[in-house]
Amino acid sequence: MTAAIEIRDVEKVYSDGKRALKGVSFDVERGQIFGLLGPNGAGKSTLINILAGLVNKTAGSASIWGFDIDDDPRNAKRAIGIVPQEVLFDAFFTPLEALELQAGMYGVAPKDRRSMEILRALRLEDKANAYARTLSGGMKRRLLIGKALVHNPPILILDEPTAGVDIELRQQLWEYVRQLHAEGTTVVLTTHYLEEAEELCDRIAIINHGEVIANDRTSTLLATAKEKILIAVLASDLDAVPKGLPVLKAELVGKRELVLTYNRAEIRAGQLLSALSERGLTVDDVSTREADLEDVFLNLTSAGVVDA
Ligand SMILES: Nc1ncnc2c1ncn2[C@@H]1O[C@H](COP(=O)(O)OP(=O)(O)OP(=O)(O)O)[C@@H](O)[C@H]1O
Repeated sequence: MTAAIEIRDVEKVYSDGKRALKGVSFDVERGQIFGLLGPNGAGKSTLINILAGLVNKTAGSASIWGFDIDDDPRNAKRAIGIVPQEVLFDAFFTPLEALELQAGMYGVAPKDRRSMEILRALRLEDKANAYARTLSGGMKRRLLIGKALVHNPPILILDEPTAGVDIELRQQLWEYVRQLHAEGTTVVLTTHYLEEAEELCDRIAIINHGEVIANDRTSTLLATAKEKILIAVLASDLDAVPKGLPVLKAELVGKRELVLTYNRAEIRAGQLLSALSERGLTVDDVSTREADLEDVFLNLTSAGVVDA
């Protein structure tokens, strides 16, 4: 079985000479929730717009659900639903009309349309006949997802699905993405929120300056982080961070909390506690934290691994 999306050596040079993609290759397997991460301007939107048929690539190839985007653009397009970043609607259509129109644009026969079913799944059935301009920001975002689903695509691509969205709505959108995934939809999302990627994605590709600099299972990426953090609450006040601890970084929070970042390949938490005790410090409480995706991301994108 072919991958859901195959991207091979894709390059994009814009007309002003900007090289936005410099030979990008990766696969998204069927049934995954795949995260496409990268700093601003890394090339994520360019790549998604190429898949959507909105931007022409300069070189390379891509296929969606086995359909080459150049040889069979019609079928390739029908295999994806794209939820754009911006919330743009015609304010005079109701959600039901908006979905019906979109279905018409995809050539979905009236008997095969499931607009009300989609509105129900997105908890918008009460608003089916309200003007779009009367919807809240969160409802508009959900309607955008609905519009991407009218032709029942096997792949859903969400471009920054929760940018500028409050925590409650973010949780609701995540829940819905999980539900779609559980029902068999392959999901690709771009995000700035590393927490979002860590929470949702099985696999993550990181793009920086138009190149893929990491592409791995989320758990594997997290395991590459060398750093670990130990937080020690001391029994008495300190005025300054003790000198000479075998750590990468030491911070004093207030007078009693020492936050120590260390290389877990070189030292263990027990050795750090001994080092504190040797300096006459009594530890009342201790906890450790694994590095998170943010640490991995910063290491990869800022440590000169790749530059412009
Ligand atoms: N139409 C265009 N003409 C020229 N350069 C462009 C055009 N669109 C994007 N770029 C440039 O290409 C690079 C990649 O942009 P792109 O929008 O793909 O990045 P991104 O990773 O999606 O960023 P963001 O997260 O900010 O949307 C940037 O340097 C951008 O300025």
